[in-house]
Amino acid sequence: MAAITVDFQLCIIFILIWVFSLQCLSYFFFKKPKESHGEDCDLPPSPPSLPVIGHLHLLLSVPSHKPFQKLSSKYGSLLYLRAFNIPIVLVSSGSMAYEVLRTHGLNFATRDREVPIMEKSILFGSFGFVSAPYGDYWKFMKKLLVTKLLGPHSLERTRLIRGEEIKTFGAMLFDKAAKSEAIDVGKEVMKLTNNSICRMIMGRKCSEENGEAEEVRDLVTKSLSLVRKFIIASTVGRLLKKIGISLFEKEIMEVSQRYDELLEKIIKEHEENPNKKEDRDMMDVLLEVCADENADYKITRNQIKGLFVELLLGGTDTSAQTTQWIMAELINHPEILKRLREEIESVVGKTRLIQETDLSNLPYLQAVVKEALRLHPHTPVLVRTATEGCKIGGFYIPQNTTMVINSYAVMRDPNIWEDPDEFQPERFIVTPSKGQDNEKAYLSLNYLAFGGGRRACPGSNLGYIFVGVATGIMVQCFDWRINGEKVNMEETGDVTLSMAHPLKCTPVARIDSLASFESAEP
Ligand code: HEM
Repeated sequence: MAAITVDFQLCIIFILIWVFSLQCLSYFFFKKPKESHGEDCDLPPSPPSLPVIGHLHLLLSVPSHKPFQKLSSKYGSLLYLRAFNIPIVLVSSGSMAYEVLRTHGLNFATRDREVPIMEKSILFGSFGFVSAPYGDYWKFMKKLLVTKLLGPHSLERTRLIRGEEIKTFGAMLFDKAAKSEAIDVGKEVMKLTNNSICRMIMGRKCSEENGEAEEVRDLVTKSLSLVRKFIIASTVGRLLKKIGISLFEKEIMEVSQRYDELLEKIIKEHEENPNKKEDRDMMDVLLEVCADENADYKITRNQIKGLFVELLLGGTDTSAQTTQWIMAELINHPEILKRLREEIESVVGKTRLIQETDLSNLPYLQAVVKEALRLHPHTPVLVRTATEGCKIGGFYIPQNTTMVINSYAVMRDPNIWEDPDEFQPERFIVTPSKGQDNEKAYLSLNYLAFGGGRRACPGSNLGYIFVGVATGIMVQCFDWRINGEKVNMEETGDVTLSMAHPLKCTPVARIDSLASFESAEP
């Protein structure tokens, strides 16, 4: 049957009709999970549910982290939910997260066991690393990422690239300050991270002149806006596909095609001019691995493309949104901004621009970044699947259960964090007396801004660099003016958390220009 592509609103109506008509038949479609596995433990406690659909109505709220947080504060930190008879377990405490991500880490090392619905797509398809099940391909790529692509040696090799990009960012801020023009912080930091990652991956800047940089930014924005549709397609869409209806396939495949053309061009350029020297970029490294007959795993061209799309998505928006939240918190807390500026001036001085090698000497800046990520994690819920049935918190978790770990709730748990909703970077300043407590908090996985266990973020060091340096320069060189008294901190987003009212503020230069710094730089 020919695939039919439907419009989003029509689709929602269709889904509702579909859901209701399924109600009566659902018991025949889905196997009922066992109430216990025969030993002495039961399923986790469950909030009241509706007949047939179970907890589906509780699972549909978007963004979900706050409704989930309410649910767990009322019913407990390990909850058994079901959509029809599909089992889902909601995890909302650091200790339970520890059991899932560490104690039983291997059993929960896969996000989703299903093959992605748009298998052949470069975006969200089956070539990706993020959606790959735990297995040979994932293990091979993970090793490559942490050793060669995002490891300390690679970050050192690409430091100058990021240094140049941060200067361009600084120059733009001085220009805006001279014209008294407001900037959209998220958008400008996105340009910075996007240009830096493109150069780290492809060895050259996507040029603003020929529209390539704009094309990459547009692709990233478009991809992020497709995430929700992809999730709908992956759940309800799976059933519809069986009768020939493909949700959002056309839209996703169009973006995939654009990525494919761009990346094919870059790969060909690299194949024609291979670089074996020390300054080779990520594409050179991957093509080398791809050509290596003795490599443990033979990666394909599409897997290279899939990985780069994920690095672009994983590395740009995360850091841009985080920097935006940090600046919003700093503007709302001038005393913290003042303390941070004093630290930067005492360590970096007043004659040169902050750079990434300064970050390790700026504990308060690090604390500001960690605290903003605690309150505003880019990915507020993490997902895993139980490969086998097991016991968590004394309860039985059936095989194939989807585990939803609410990192937002974990990082605002009042039993762990004092004044959990307050922005207090001091809590991350390690003092000899607090040192062990902080260590404990990390070890028990109460801090999940970069996820946890085997699938934790491999780009966290690079993320800290982007966010730390961008925040550093914005605090070191400028005061910030906003319309009104306070920044509105309302949240929005679906699977990611962003500001409902993107931060727009005007820089007021504290020094003459970037040039007065540059001459003093080492
Ligand atoms: C402030 C910046 C960043 C934040 C807050 C962040 C956060 C996260 C989170 C929460 C996860 C999911 C972890 C889990 O499921 O346990 C993740 C995964 C991932 N991140 Fe990041 N990230 C950031 C920067 C980066 C950067 C710069 C890159 C690379 C360029 C990157 C690449 C990835 C990849 C490839 C994964 C998937 C890991 C896997 O499936 O094994 N991230 N990130």
